[in-house]
Amino acid sequence: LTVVFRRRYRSLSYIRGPSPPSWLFGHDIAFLRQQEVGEKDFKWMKEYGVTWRITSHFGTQVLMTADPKAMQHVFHKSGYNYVKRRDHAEMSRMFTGPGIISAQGEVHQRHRKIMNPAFSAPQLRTFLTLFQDIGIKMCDKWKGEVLDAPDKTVYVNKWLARTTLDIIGEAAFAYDYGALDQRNDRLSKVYSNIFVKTTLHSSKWLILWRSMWNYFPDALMPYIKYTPTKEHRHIRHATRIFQEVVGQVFDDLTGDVSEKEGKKDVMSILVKANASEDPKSQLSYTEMTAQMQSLTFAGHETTASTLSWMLWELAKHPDYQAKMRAEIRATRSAVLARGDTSFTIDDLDSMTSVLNAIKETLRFHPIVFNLWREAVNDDVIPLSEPIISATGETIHSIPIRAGQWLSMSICSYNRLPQVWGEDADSWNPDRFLDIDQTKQVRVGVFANLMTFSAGVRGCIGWRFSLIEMQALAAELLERFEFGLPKEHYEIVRVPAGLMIPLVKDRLELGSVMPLQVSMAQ
Ligand code: HEM
Repeated sequence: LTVVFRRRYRSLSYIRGPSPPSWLFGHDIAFLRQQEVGEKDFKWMKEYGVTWRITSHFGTQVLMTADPKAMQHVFHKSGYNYVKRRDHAEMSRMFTGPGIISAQGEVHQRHRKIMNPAFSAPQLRTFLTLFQDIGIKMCDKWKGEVLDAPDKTVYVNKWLARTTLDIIGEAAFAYDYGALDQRNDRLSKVYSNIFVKTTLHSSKWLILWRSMWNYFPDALMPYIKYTPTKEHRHIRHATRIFQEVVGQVFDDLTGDVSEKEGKKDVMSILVKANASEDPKSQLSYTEMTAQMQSLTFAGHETTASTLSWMLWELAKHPDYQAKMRAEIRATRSAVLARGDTSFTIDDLDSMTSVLNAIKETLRFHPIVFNLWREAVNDDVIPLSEPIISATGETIHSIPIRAGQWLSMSICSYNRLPQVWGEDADSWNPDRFLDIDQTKQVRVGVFANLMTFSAGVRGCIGWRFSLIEMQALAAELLERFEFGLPKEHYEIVRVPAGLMIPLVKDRLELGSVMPLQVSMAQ
């Protein structure tokens, strides 16, 4: 009944869109199993305009859009009116526990209020030295490998994931995961292929089962994690290892709150912020440990993947790579000339070609490529790009009923020629030299991109990640040159929860980004 009511009450039939291949699965299978991220979105956008209708399981209609004003409305202007779809929030809960990523509405607001102070700009600037030290440690490891075997093929994403795991461990809880030293490597191992093992190529029945969580009563939800599939077994295994590894760390952290004075890691600040809250709003022990899991989960593979996509692009664009290296070396000379050894934040910000390569990679390869939302209350969504209805009328805004599902196509917004220029389908960092962002509809938290999402649920770690990427890129490109390996690997951008790199027809390698790495001249 819920399903029939959901369909009838919220008909979007007047909006054009592709016909679903089946009533039972709608476009869910086609969408989740597309060969490459964006394959469906870009095709549909070309056919129907910037906003269109798709169908989910049981014939449920979904509004899909890449429209800048619609993005701005849903993410920036509507507070908590558009919440995460329940099955998506529940998947997050399985990976990260009852922390900030899975919380909804007022509970989320409570989490965010306590976590925000730890992510302020001045606080994050203090992590720069840590990012640089761990980045240099990774470079030293590579040097050992590359000196012995020039033009060595390196799975750069694996190394970057170890580096960012060590960084998040130290920055978030002053804890050494030992990932770069491949010591106590259980956690980095369990995380290393987690998206391949839990989300990639799920059977259509598992996809349908997960969709059905949207209709289950609350009382059943704690049990869905026991779903007897290899995917869910792996999630349970990863969670168990995580809890073993960090349980003790958290108990140490929560000792005497006065001891937290002067401590700069995220959790110490959080513990202090929590202790000073009204007891009714405080986060519980389980919620606090879930924040550790959330930060580890959201805060390492994301940054590592983005850097891997950037190095891949630089391997294909050697001239741009050389331009970045020259800029980094010129800045290093200036740093040494003034008597310093390391880059400051201002030095990093002054390296425009490095910054633009990061922006362009976030635009072109958004690892979170799509966000699903459900409307809490009736609303009207404005459009900046009007669309033509199924009966030929021009539509400037779309009425939304409570319970309506939306699929916000981040990857399509990031490719709109109206926003990014006619060459939006190519990787060209120099576009950021010319773009007049005052003429764009303001969305996102950084560079008018939707890659970190926006508004009350925008990425809390975007600034952390940006400084981390700037610092690591500078250390890496100063020392190493990146090229495509001699052996041909066809890299595909596969949707597996996050967008991950796979070598076509070589699934046995897991998620890898093979690049030829040599010492830079
Ligand atoms: C390139 C790197 C990153 C990208 C592209 C990225 C992207 C995103 C996106 C799109 C969301 C919203 C997800 C949703 O609404 O379902 C998000 C949320 C989040 N991110 Fe990031 N992220 C990155 C790095 C980081 C880092 C380094 C941290 C931690 C240090 C972090 C912590 C979080 C947390 C805790 C949330 C949940 C926020 C909330 O719901 O209030 N992220 N991120």
